[in-house]
Amino acid sequence: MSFEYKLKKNCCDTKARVGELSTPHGKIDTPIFMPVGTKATVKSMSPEELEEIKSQIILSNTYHLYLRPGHELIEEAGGLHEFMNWEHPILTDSGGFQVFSLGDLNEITEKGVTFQSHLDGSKHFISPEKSIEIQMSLGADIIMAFDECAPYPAKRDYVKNSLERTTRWLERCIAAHTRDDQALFGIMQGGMYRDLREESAQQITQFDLPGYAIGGLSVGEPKEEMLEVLDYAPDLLPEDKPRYLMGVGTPFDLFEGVMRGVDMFDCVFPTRIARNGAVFTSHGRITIRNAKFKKDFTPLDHECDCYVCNNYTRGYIRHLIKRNEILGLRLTTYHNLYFLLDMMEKIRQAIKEDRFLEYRAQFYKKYGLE
Ligand SMILES: CC#C[C@H]1NC(N)=Nc2cc3[nH]c(NC)nc3cc21
Ligand SMILES: [Zn+2]
Repeated sequence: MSFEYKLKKNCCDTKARVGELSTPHGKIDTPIFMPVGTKATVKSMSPEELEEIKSQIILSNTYHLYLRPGHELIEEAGGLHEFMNWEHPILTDSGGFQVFSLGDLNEITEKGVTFQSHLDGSKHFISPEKSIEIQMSLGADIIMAFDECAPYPAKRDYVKNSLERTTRWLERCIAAHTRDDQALFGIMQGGMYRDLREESAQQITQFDLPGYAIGGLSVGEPKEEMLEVLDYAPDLLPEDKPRYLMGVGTPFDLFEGVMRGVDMFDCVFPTRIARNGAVFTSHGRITIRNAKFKKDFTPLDHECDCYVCNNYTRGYIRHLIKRNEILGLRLTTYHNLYFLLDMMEKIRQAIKEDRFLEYRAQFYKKYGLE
């Protein structure tokens, strides 16, 4: 199995840690943020631009690629790396969450889930085995178990039954997974219930897997509830394996997740808000459409060293976004991803130098988070 996670260093008196995850398509420095490329593209970014901003791994979605263009077509193209010309690591989500959040659910049984496509209403059935079959066809380096995703909020009994089915489905995923050049991660469920989180972690870690994810967060719960779960959930997972917090997050979420021992993150937020002209800067988020930027011929972020900030101004990008010019969303997307990836590099450096808390305090003060 060409997977190895090396925990390199904890930081001072926090749970923040740096590590290195080696995969068949290259090494990943953790903690890491994964740009989301749901339909085999990080919207508006070329692979070369993703390399330029030092993106080490991207995420794609089984649900979307299964519906269109179909995993068989992508397999015929040589797999997802070949199809999208991305030669670095890829992680695919299993479709569990997307079927529950996007698809029109018809039936959930022990066998699997029957749903109607959000694209054309066509009927589909996905089981743990089917999800693994699709992910093996796509050929990502890290694949996710097919989990049963309880809605938020959900009653305790529902969450308990859901986590227990997720564990039974995990066992079926493991049995169906025959590619040894892929790492299968299990997903912890349990909602906002500490005892159910402990039960889920105890069940999924019975299986010796290359990594484990924390599912069921960033599903509409208040920030405080997410942090409450994160105060204990990462520690329920093995220290010597990567811990992946699914669907998170913003600069604040990333700092708080790292501080609680999380190693991997993904989120559509940075790229989604970019397309609407919301931009990260060292001094907080700005909405570039705002009239005050009309004649502002300075960079998006005065402290950013990215290609966009070195070559374009707020006034020009505001003009592009207001006119729905494609270059506008390309520039805001490029900058937002650079901002987050650069922030994660600075976090890794701060952990190595035992000054994570100081860097966090300094970032929060400037960003307006304190
Ligand atoms: C319940 C559950 C669960 C998790 N299960 C799988 N397979 N993927 C996820 C993706 C997520 N994205 C967000 N927020 C944007 N929360 C997520 C949670 C999951
Ligand atoms: Zn920039």
